Amino acid sequence: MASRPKGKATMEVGGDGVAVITLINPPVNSLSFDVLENLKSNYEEALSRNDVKAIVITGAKGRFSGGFDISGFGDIQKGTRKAPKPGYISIDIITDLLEAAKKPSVAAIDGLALGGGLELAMACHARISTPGAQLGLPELQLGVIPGFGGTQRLPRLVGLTKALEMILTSKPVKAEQGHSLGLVDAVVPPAELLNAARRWALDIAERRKPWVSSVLKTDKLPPLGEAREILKFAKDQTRRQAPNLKHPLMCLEAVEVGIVSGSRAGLEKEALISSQVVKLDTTKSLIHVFFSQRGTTKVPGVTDRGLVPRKIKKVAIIGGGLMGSGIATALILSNYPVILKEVNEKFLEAGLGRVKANLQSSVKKGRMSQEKFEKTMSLLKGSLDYESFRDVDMVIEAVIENISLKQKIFADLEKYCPQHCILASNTSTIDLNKIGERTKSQDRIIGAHFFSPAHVMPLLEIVRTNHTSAQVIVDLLDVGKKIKKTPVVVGNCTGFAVNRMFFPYTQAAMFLVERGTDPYLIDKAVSKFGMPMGPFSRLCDLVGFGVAIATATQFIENFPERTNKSMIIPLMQEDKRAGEATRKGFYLYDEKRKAKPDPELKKYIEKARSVSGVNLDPKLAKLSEKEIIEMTFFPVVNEACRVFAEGIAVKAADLDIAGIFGMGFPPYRGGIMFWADSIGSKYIYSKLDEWSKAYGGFFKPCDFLAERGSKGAPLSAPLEQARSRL
Ligand SMILES: C[C@H](O)CC(=O)SCCNC(=O)CCNC(=O)[C@H](O)C(C)(C)COP(=O)(O)OP(=O)(O)OC[C@H]1O[C@@H](n2cnc3c(N)ncnc32)[C@H](O)[C@@H]1OP(=O)(O)O
Repeated sequence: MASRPKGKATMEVGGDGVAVITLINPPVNSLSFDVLENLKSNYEEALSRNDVKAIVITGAKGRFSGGFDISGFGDIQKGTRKAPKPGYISIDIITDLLEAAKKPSVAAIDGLALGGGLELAMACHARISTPGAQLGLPELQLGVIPGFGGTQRLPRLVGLTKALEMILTSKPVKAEQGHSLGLVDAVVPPAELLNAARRWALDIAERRKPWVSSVLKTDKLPPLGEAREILKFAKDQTRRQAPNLKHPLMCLEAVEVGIVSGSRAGLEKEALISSQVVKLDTTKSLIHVFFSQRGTTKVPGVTDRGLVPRKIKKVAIIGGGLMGSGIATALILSNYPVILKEVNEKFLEAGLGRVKANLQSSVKKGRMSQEKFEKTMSLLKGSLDYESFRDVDMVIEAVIENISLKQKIFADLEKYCPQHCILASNTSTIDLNKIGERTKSQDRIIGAHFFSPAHVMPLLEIVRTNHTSAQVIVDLLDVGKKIKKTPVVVGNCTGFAVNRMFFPYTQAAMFLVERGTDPYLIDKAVSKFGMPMGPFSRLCDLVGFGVAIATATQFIENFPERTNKSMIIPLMQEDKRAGEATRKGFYLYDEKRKAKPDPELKKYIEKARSVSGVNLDPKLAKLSEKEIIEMTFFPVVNEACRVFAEGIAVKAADLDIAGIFGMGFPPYRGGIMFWADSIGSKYIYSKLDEWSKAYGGFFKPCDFLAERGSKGAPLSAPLEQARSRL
């Protein structure tokens, strides 16, 4: 049976002689193979009809196009669809049929023209856009390259430097900027878009406006020598910034061929490279991340019940420390009025000051106007009591990790907040059932775990207990979306998903260092692997040893059989070395926060070794970078398997997203479970088993990993039985 077509393109010919082709594939009018085939046949018809003088291409429902249908790449990767011959779409359809046509075309752009959408528009002979439209080539973010002619047409329309900036950063430009760059020919209000485009198309046909084929333009290109310099600079920068990725350099190669040998050769090179990049592992990973990120808001039994998020008009935050002030910043930046409560004037002043400083830093960097700063700050009020909590819709508690203090706060909240108010805690480790023990409000208690700095880090871990109502989860998912976070809904346990998965990462690093591995080599290997900073050394220094010890205590209490008790941090703490804040931790820091290794560190490691009665292990002292990665990340995989098997996460892909957005796991490795499956469960199981026999329980593979590993089954496959705790 033939599968249902994915979207279509329709054509309507007006009395003015303009054929309007509309791309229809909700929600973003992505260019599926079906849409593209329809576009081709409509175009051929328009060219053959005598009553058609010119063509306008537009998108249905206020969105031009979000680009090529990304699931099409997945189909090609899985082999469920044969890839079209290189150049079939970009050269045969877009260049030779559309751009080289004897009738002119104009793109009428509303909403967005991204990726293949913008590339299609650039092949038209003019582009008219509405003011709110976003135009960009974000392909590199997905692991592919602009493959519908974008590597050739964008430099010819906006100049090489700007084109490279847009392609390499994946950032779109707004219509007005597009206009001043030469990407857009006119900006008109949405109600006038279609008529303006029709008129423009007729004007071209009747030679009142220029008939421009972007691919043939050369006036914006720099002289060859200069172009080579610009490209060399871009390549060097790319190699430095993305050493583990091949596709950005391949993309630059396509741009370069077009400049050196002409756009036809460039299009051919682009087509060839496009067919090659789809097969890269990094591309498979990045596409997995794209869909998994959007999948986190689909929670079975919660988001499929037709519940509508309630409007959150006012939020209160308890605690103006680093976390509380960061959360307040994130909320006011998205126009939520916020009350910040502290215990005394001094702390309140400090908390409000932190929010102010967060915003001022954006003003200083030119990312926020003074007017916007003042308007945003006016949404924030301070408070020393609960009186102003009587009309809040949500409270987020963000005080120190002390169970009895949190229990008291939640009991007070129940007295002062309205019945419907969501009672959230930003705890990173403590069991939410314990926090709400002294209340009768279990159904509205939820975890809203932000990551530091809360106004910057993209993840919001939403923790639900067995009692949290679906409505409250839907409400918090909505707030998460409004404050531009990626929310992941997880179940309740010590450390939840992110901290629980990544605790073994620092633990493994400590384990290795105590037995002789060079800590700086571990940091180097892990950074090369793609983490934003080395595991324990840089990470521990940044969060501070106080937090590291508090977190470790929670884990030691709850998972004693698999925690490695190292004395390195406590010994340093005794000597008032507590991380970056004290300018001494695993590294030494200068006044500009630049880190350098500290020869004195050896002293603490040796002392820790003797206090713990651990011996130097010659094998561990000589680990290769590959072995370091395996010994630090396989324990993370092991814990992720436990989290998955216990139903703390609904799907393995949620753990991938949690690790990427919460811990900075490299997205081009697809997330922890995706990466593990790319290595194979059998190998990971055999390694952990070997190490657990040699070094003890910390490495012992869990039952889930043992079961799947013994069969070589993928770790991310859904659980056979619905054992979800959620
Ligand atoms: C050959 C070419 O050069 C190659 C390409 O064109 S590759 C594609 C380039 N385009 C892109 O990278 C754009 C990707 N999309 C986006 O950035 C955002 O979706 C957007 C800015 C278009 C819209 O954002 P937003 O309104 O927040 O909606 P968002 O939740 O992201 O997407 C809505 C739905 O559209 C889907 N979608 C968005 N763009 C898509 C695309 N290009 N292909 C397939 N599906 C897409 C999403 O998966 C989501 O599906 P779901 O509802 O089933 O989860």
